Amino acid sequence: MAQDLVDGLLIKARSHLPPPSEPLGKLSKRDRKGVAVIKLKNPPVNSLSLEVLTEFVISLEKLENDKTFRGVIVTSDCPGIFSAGLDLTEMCGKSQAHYAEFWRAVQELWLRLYLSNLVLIAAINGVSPAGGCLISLTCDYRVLADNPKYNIGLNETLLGVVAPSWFKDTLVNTVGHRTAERALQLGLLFPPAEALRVGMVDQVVPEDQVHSTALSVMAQWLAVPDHARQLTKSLMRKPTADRLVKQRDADIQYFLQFVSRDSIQKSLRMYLDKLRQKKG
Ligand SMILES: CCC/C=C/C(=O)SCCNC(=O)CCNC(=O)[C@H](O)C(C)(C)COP(=O)([O-])OP(=O)([O-])OC[C@H]1O[C@@H](n2cnc3c(N)ncnc32)[C@H](O)[C@@H]1OP(=O)([O-])[O-]
Repeated sequence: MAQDLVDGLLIKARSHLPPPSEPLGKLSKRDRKGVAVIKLKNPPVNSLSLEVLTEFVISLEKLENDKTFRGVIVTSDCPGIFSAGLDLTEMCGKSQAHYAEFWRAVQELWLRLYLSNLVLIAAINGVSPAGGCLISLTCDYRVLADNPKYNIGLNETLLGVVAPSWFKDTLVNTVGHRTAERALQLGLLFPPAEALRVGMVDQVVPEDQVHSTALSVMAQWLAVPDHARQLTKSLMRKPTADRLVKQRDADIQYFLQFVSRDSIQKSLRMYLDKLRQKKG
């Protein structure tokens, strides 16, 4: 699975242009230059396992260091699913050392994405709960496919767990305090029209236009001089990221204590069982 997580540097240096089958809209080649596409590919549901998180960080790092890339479109290769969020099996019945390693990887991906110098556009082509939603919230702009099944939100409370403070901060910075408070407490998953209304996404478009719209939006963001845009992004985001950076170890300890509780393990197991039974 994970060796194919990212569609190529693009990433295999094959091409950083979208596949020829995808509509390119009105974009010129120049508009598309320097844009990579990261396609999450961890079937069946693009859950964010330790391996996926690690691959994602490595891919981002490569793109950040390759000065030919200025922007990345983050999307999914799994039909109908952007990402099911953190891999619940990584948080169930494992050792303390494993939980610590997993949580550090979650932190690392968030920090990399949230502070990336690249323009990140989320082309959300499927359902996007919890950690899946978080990934899209770290992007600079979100385009969601108009399909009533494609809910998006931080639904952690419905699993009996709590979105950590930096998940909460990311949502507050996107939709504002009141909307975030209600959405987090109720674990709301918003269908596209609602997600647009509350500002969880920036645009909702027909499913076959998600990629071309993301490319058009990218062209607009890339028209701004990099240094000015990057410093402005940092001005907006660094105070939030610094709060985690200053207490990463404490945040891991808190997660360890939390996830090791019998009651939390029980909730996670019940939730996983419910997902499995749904199929039967
Ligand atoms: C505490 C810190 C904060 C937490 C943050 C998080 O992100 S918490 C995460 C919060 N995330 C959520 O609440 C989302 C939970 N997932 C869903 O709601 C649905 O799976 C779906 C709507 C994404 C796709 O529906 P669909 O009908 O297309 O697919 P399906 O439902 O039939 O599943 C297929 C297989 O995938 C399995 N599996 C699924 N998700 C996960 C996962 N996260 N992990 C691992 N495995 C997962 C599922 O068990 C099944 O396995 P089986 O039986 O083949 O061994």
